[in-house]
Amino acid sequence: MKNPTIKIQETEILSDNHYVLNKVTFDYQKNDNSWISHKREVYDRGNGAAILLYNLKKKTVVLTRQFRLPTYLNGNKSGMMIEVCAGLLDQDNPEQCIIRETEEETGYQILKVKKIMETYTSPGAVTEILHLFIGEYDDTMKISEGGGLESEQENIDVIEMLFDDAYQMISNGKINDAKTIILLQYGKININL
Ligand SMILES: Nc1nc2c(ncn2[C@@H]2O[C@H](COP(=O)(O)OP(=O)(O)O[C@H]3O[C@H](CO)[C@@H](O)[C@H](O)[C@@H]3O)[C@@H](O)[C@H]2O)c(=O)[nH]1
Ligand SMILES: [Mg+2]
Repeated sequence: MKNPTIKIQETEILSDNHYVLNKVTFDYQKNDNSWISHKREVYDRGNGAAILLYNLKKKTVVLTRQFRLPTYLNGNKSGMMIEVCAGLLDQDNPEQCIIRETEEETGYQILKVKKIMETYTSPGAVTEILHLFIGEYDDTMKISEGGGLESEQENIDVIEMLFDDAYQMISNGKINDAKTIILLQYGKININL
């Protein structure tokens, strides 16, 4: 059921060039039953999916490295980010999305994935729900270089490394992407890597 203490009054599109930035005016009923009006900017770029790709025998994971402009504009000197494979949902469901993204970005054709949780990535500002998966890969599943879609000018490096080395990179700050940290910590707790 919708929350009866919230009334959306107006949604104004501030920008809809690639994704959508809205300004939303809403009434909010406080604990003393009085109503107040709020305005909030909300960025809607759809939902996403991300996956920890791991190999139990080799005790490795497959990660990606790519330039991320927003981080470059906010303190990341090179702008390069090491992340788990991830992508935005197009028309497909989260499971189909992450299987497709895994092949496009890493070159591994995986068949089976396991959903472990959903998370809002930045609930004060962004609508996005991120669906988090884990999945096993091995060398026989590597069918292409990966690297992302030429048509979208993606330029992604594929990195295979020991799980322990990746985990260490959380402590030394070389991995500082939230979804990647969550999935590596999930791996540490739940998978024998
Ligand atoms: N032209 C244009 N292209 C854009 C714009 N913003 C993003 N793109 C392109 O849209 C594509 C999105 O690639 P995906 O692999 O589908 O998404 P992602 O960026 O990897 O998304 C993942 O990481 C995000 C950041 O952590 C997550 O927010 C997201 O849920 C997902 O996990 C990329 O080619 C990117 O360059 C834009 O403003 N203009
Ligand atoms: Mg991606």
